[in-house]
Amino acid sequence: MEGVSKLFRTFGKRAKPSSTLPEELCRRFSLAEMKIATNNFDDKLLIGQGGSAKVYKGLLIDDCSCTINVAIKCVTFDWPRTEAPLACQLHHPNHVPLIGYCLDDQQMILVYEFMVNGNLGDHLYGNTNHHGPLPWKQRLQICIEVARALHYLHTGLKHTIIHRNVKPSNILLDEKWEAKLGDLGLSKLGPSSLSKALIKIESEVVGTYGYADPGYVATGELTDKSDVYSFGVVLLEVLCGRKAFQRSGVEEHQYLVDWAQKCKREGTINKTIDPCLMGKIAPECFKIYLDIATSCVRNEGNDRPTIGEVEVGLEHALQLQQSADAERKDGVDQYNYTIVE
Ligand SMILES: Nc1ncnc2c1ncn2[C@@H]1O[C@H](COP(=O)(O)OP(=O)(O)OP(=O)(O)O)[C@@H](O)[C@H]1O
Repeated sequence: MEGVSKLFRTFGKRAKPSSTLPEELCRRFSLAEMKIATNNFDDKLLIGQGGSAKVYKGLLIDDCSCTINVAIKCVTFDWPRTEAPLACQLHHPNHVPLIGYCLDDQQMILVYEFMVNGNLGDHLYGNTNHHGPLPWKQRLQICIEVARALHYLHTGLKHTIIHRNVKPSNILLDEKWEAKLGDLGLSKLGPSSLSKALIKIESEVVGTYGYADPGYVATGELTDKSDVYSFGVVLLEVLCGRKAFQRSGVEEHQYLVDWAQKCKREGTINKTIDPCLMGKIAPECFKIYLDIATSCVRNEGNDRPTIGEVEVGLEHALQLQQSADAERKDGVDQYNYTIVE
């Protein structure tokens, strides 16, 4: 389970649970059903615990009397109740489908489809015993799918949604290893997505250390480019196999973004590649991917690409990798490259 370090969060007043939840859009469960599904919230079924919720693996019986695995997310009482109303309106293959919810005096619970292959962070940092390291093309495909999920949030709905918590533990993988973006708990509804006006929302600063857009942290001004920044950090993690933020000494903190930018400046960026990917990335693919990742984490939001541009760039990077692999001579299974900066 990933240690969560939120920046800081502003809690609303301890409100009575609202009844404006979408019963017509997804199923409402009783607390008794949730208790049965989780064996009375048995700790043995706990998958993980974030800053706002405990997530259990649960079992439900569907309409055809078949059992289905679900992820049951028990949200802290004080937490803003925006996740269910937003999640039930999403219809996109790269978002974790919400099955239903349970609203009780004591508890707000969300029921999601269970993602059998866990989260991206577990696979990048070897927290799972079941699989070896993710191959490069699979990592690229996952990134493309996450970019599509974000593109949908930013432009595919009536109103722009800014996710605000893009990070590997919120990128889940289904049985076909398809990526699904989860956890809309911190998401913020923006202006109409058709509006040409600049998306800028004054907002209390929330997010996770190492992923939050520095401009947003400094000013509280949230834009779609804040998600682009966080996604850029994820792209660097995928390439380097290193966490966004780590303590290197008692007082010393190291941010992946600073380190990657320094290595890029010094021309040593090829040394940052995850050791298990060495020689596997075609140079032309590497160049494009690195350009995308570093442009996403530029300091100024205006200098960052839109998520749509990122999506197209990543698709291009994957095509270049596939062509290079197809042209590679038999028997040669490593790319040799010196990176020219
Ligand atoms: N639908 C799901 N299927 C499988 N695992 C899930 C599902 N939803 C969440 N999880 C896992 O449950 C754990 C806790 O998730 P949660 O979103 O509450 O916290 P987090 O992402 O670790 O931190 P944060 O509170 O900052 O988002 C994570 O490991 C996450 O990958």
